[in-house]
Parts: sequence; C-alpha cells; structure tokens
Amino acid sequence: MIGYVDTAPAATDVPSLDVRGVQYSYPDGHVALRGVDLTVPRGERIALLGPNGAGKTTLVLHLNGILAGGEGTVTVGGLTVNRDRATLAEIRRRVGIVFQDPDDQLFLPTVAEDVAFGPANLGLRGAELAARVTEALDAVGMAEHRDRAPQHLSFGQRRRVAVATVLAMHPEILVLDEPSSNLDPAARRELAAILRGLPVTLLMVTHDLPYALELCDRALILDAGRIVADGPTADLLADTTLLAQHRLELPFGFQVQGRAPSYRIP
Ligand SMILES: Nc1ncnc2c1ncn2[C@@H]1O[C@H](COP(=O)(O)OP(=O)(O)OP(=O)(O)O)[C@@H](O)[C@H]1O
Repeated sequence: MIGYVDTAPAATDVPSLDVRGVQYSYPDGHVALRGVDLTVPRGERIALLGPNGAGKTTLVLHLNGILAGGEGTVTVGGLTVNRDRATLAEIRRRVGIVFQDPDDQLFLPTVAEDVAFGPANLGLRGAELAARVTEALDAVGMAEHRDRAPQHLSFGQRRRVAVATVLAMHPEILVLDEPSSNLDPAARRELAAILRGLPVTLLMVTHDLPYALELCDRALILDAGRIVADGPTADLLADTTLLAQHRLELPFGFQVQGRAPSYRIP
C-alpha cells in the first residue's frame, strides 16, 4: 500500500495513545466521562462502540485537546496533551480526525488544494508538499480526481478525500467517526480495503458492528462514560447479553463466532 515515512518522533514501543483516568463534565454539569483508561499500541485498529450518549464523541474530542479541563491525561505517541500552543499544534497533527460529514473538512476549490491545506499550514512547500498530496490521494485511490471540485464528487469519494486530508499530515493515529455511514455496499467495502492497508493506528467510532468486526481486531464498549468491555471484537460481538446490556445490536441473522467471554471488564 502506501509507503510514507512517519515524521512523528515516537519510538515504536511507545503506544500511539495512552488515556489515563480521564473524567469530564460539560459546563452545564453533565458528566460525560467517568474515568477512562485506554492504551492503544502503534498500528492497532480499534473500534469504539457504545449507545447514543455513551461519551464516544467526548472521548474523541479529548484526544486532540478540543476538550480538556477535566481530570486525567491523554498522551499521543509519548506527547501529553496540554494547553501549550506548540504542543497542541503537534498533538493536532498527530491525531487526525475524520468527521462523519466530509463536507465539514472540504472547503477549497479542488481536491488537491484541500489535501494540501494541512501540510501547507505546517510549512511544507514545493516538491515536498506536492509529494504529500500525491501520496495521500494515492493512498485513498483518488489521485485521478485531484483537480476536481470536492462538491462534484460522490459522498463516498468525498469521504475518501476527507481521509486523505488527514493522512497528508502523517498522523500518529487516525480517528474515524462513523466511516461507513451513508456509503453504498461497494463504497463501504472499498473504504474498508483502504483503511486496512493504511500504516497508521486507527480508532473507529461506529454503530456498524459488522464493519467494526471486519476492520478491527479489538473493540471497546463505552457506556455512561465508562469502558465496560475491552477485548477481541469477535468475542465482544458474540456475547449477545453484553450487547443487549449496552443497546448494541447486530443486523438480523448476523452470526459471530467468538470465545465469549474472553474480554476484559475493567
Ligand atoms: N455540549 C454539551 N453540553 C452538555 N452535555 C453534553 C454536551 N455534549 C454532549 N453532552 C452529553 O454528554 C454525554 C456524552 O455525549 P457524546 O456526544 O460524547 O456521546 P456519544 O457516545 O458520542 O453519542 P452518539 O452515539 O449519540 O454520537 C451525553 O449524555 C450528552 O448529552
């Protein structure tokens, strides 16, 4: 697949993500995270599952410092999130978030300009910048569309470009919010093949349990601000009692062979 060299200084034995004791209440007093601990080794693909309101988005927004101020620490590739501007800028390069709606991320006249935007802000210019754009678009199979207007692309194509805008930053960890939503079956399968081939750590927030199973060896269930299960995705999804307790449902007739219960209940 793609052969880019990660510019992040982190050593391979440093986890991509280490979350320790994160608790967070919104300003209105609503408690969204009640002590989350999580370590994600480099290169792992992990699914973050949980019912509506569980705290998944709140947790994701802590990973790049959009939300902070509660208790606990978040460390990305060995660098701890804090309020220092330079640190925050580097954290935001390391944690690439692909939002559910690609139109939140695409706003320039052409695909190539959208993909160049982030690395240009990092100071890249000329051949180096061009190489970043080409590499990221190649990674998502969108090189031939580089000069097109994003608004003229299909939804699935726009989602791939949104992934490329983040890959162009050479992130330590790629976070995807509902990557399979609104994709037709072929686009869903194609995106899975792309994601499987990317040399990054991947955290995928999804309600699409078969997609989680297809892409992620490990899954977490977050509910009411706590991680309630952490283990092999197949094992979690094979436990129908666990799924029901946390309002998770497999599609009708979908069977999972797992070794329930082999997962960890923290
Ligand atoms: N800005 C806010 N102010 C107050 N409470 C909030 C705010 N944003 C979210 N919450 C609350 O925090 C809790 C966690 O919300 P969050 O959006 O993280 O859940 P989620 O797991 O991402 O849900 P979904 O699957 O519906 O996207 C919910 O109870 C929600 O009502």
